[in-house]
Amino acid sequence: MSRRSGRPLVQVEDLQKYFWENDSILDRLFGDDPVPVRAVDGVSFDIHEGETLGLVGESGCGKSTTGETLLRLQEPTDGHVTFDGHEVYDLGGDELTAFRREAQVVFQDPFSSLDPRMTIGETIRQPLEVHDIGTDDERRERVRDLVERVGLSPDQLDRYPHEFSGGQRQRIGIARALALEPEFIVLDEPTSALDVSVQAQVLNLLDDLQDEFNLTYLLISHDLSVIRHVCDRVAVMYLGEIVEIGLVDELFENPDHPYTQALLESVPRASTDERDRDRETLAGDVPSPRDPPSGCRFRTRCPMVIPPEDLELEQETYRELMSLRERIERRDISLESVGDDGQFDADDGSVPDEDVPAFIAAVKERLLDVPLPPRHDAIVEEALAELAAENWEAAAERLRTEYESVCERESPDLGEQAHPVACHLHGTASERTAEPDSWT
Ligand SMILES: Nc1ncnc2c1ncn2[C@@H]1O[C@H](COP(=O)(O)OP(=O)(O)OP(=O)(O)O)[C@@H](O)[C@H]1O
Repeated sequence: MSRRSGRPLVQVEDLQKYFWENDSILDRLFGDDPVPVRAVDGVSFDIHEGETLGLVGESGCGKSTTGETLLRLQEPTDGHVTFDGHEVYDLGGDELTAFRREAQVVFQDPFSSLDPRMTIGETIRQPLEVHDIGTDDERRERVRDLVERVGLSPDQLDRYPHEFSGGQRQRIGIARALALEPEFIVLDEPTSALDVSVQAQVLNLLDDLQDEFNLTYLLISHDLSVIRHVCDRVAVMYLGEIVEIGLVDELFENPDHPYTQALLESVPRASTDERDRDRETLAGDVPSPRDPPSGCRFRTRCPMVIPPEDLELEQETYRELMSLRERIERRDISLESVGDDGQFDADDGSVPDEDVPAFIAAVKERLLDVPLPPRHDAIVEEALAELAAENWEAAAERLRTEYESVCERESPDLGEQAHPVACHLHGTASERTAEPDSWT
């Protein structure tokens, strides 16, 4: 159900949040420059009054940091957030207090987010006290209303969190978030710590409360079924960036970005055959946000990475060549373990001349599943000959010269069309014509 009004309540523009960590002993010894963790690296989106925007992506891609930074629970590195037309990072005094009332958060873990020493009555009443709202009687009345509204009994107000189940605790967390009558709530994985049977009940409660109180939600989740069930629109995040935004049905039916497609295909499946296919769809780990790949950040895992023109290679073959090159660039091949045990173990670390052909054959056997056309086979053999001599950079350079992709040279923009997608397969942002009624 779409509940969007025309009014953007929250506008996020080029938001950046870096964490600076340079505390290892080695860093200090060598005086290395600090390398930031680029948790959120220039994200822009709007959240419209009354809607639920989903924020989805693998663990570590920056979802929680986005939510916390836009609520100003973390200070941003750069960028802007406006709430109801006011610049959130400029707020002070009464305006900041008002923002803290109007924008709330519900965290994932109802076990650690409630103070074990406070009764649930005290927990829900606390925000009213902090903001000095109402008389004692009014607060008591409001707490009773809230606890009933989330499906618990006022008889339970004197109990402590450990006396409740996970689902009940999350209801208490929701009641506390509602105490100050907010307009906007960030729901950070609100059901992922709960049993599946309880998840739907909590999601339905959130849905009912949204209608009743005209709430606007940012729902953070790695669970696509939760997103599909609850959201009006969804933003897909990868390694600190948003790669696609769209209406939920459109995005689930017609995902444009290869990452979104891979995420949708990697939803757990029942049969073993299909599980094997899933693993291939989203292979490899998310690269480090300290050193994200150049160009499109998904290109190191993208099954559709774009070959140079006129290369005349199958997509799958090109992907394999790119993966081989990336492993060489990361020095992620153990030369000794390429062949049979100890086969290429040489005193100086490089492979003896007489073993180079066998070494090349063994690397190809191990790392390339598809046969290469002769011209490409020759290029790969030249690169692997450099590798046998431990010339890692020369090996990588040989492959780079032949196989460099636009995906690594240029960073794709999200664009401003109705269903924005940051992928070179869909042209540059300016090539994609802006359509009216944009909801970005
Ligand atoms: N306080 C911090 N200091 C240093 N790095 C941090 C800090 N908080 C988060 N990070 C890093 O920032 C990146 C994004 O983390 P974040 O928790 O926002 O991701 P996420 O998508 O919400 O993942 P998850 O679902 O696992 O929480 C990760 O690499 C994380 O390790």
